[in-house]
Amino acid sequence: MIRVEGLTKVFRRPRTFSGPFGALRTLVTRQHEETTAVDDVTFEIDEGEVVGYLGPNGAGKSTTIKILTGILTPTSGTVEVNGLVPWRDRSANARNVGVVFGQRSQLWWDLPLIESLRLVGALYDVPAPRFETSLKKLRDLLGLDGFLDTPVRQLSLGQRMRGDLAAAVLYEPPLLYLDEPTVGLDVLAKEAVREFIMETNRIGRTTVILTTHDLADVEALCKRIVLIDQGRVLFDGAIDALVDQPRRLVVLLDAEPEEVRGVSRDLEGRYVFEIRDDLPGLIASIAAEHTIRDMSIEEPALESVIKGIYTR
Ligand SMILES: Nc1ncnc2c1ncn2[C@@H]1O[C@H](COP(=O)(O)OP(=O)(O)OP(=O)(O)O)[C@@H](O)[C@H]1O
Repeated sequence: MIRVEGLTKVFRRPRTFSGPFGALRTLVTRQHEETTAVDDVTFEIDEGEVVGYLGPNGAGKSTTIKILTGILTPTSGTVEVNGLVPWRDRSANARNVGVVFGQRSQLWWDLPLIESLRLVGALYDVPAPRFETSLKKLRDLLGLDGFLDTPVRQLSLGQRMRGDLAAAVLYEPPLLYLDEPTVGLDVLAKEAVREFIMETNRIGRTTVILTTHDLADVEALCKRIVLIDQGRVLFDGAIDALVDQPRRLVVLLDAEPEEVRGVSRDLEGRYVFEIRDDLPGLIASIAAEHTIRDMSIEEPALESVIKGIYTR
C-alpha cells in the first residue's frame, strides 16, 4: 500500500543575521542554511496495518507525512501510495487518504459541524445515499448528535476532534494519517478516539499511520512502530519484539563504582543488571561481593525502551 525508498527532504532557507544591519546583511549575502529533515528513509506499509510513526520533536515525522499526502515534494527518493506518486497525483492521492491533525482543525470554523461534513462530502463527490449512510454510522460511532448543529468554533476540543475524525473518514479512504489525534483530550475522550480508530481499521481494513507523543495510543493501537530521529530510521518492527527484552534488577549497593564492573548505572547511581534466567542466583552473586541496600525489578516499559534507543 505504501512504499517509501531512500526518501530525503532537505529544506533550504536564507541565512538570517541579527544585529543592527542584520536585515541588510541577510539580503546582501544570500547565504543559505540547509536542514535535512528526512534522511534516506525506507519503509513499506501493508494494507490494514496500524503503524506508529514516532520520534522526538523535530525528528521529521510531519515532513514525511506531508510528502505522503502530496503537500511537499521530496529532494530525492521514491514514494508510492496506493500506486500513486503523491506529489504528482495530488488530487487522486487526496481521495485515498484521510488526514487528522490534532493541533489544528480541517473543518470550517464558522460552519455548523453538519455543514462542514456536507461540504467534505461534496468536495469528495460522495453520492447522496452513501453520504447519508456514512453520516448515520459516524453519528453513532462518534456520538455526534449533540453538537452536529453547533459551529465548529464553539465545539470543545474533544467534540472538535470527533468532528475531524468524521470528516477524515466520511469518504471512506483506504488510508488514514493521524497526527496527534488525542493531544489535549481527557482520559475518556482519548479512549473514545482510540476505539474509533480501532473500529475503522477493523471494519474497513483501513491502513493507519499514527504520529503521537502519547505512548498509550501506540500501545493500544499499533503492532508495529517506525522510530525516527534526526530524519533517520532507528527502528522498524513489532512492538512485541522491542519490549520483549530482559527484565532488569536495579540495586543500590554499598560499593564504589570501580568495584562493580560490567554493569550500567542509572541516574540515581543504582546498578542495573539484566535478569537472564536465574534471579536468585544473580542476587546471591551480587550479595556475595557487596552489601545490597535496596533493590527492585523493572519491567521493560515501551517508554524506557524507546528512550534507550534514542540515547544510544
Ligand atoms: N518548511 C520548513 N523549512 C525549513 N525547515 C523545516 C521546515 N519544516 C520543517 N523543518 C525542519 O525539519 C525538521 C523536521 O521537522 P518536522 O516538522 O518534520 O518534525 P516532527 O518530527 O514532525 O516534529 P514535532 O514532533 O515537533 O511535530 C526540523 O528541524 C524542522 O525545523
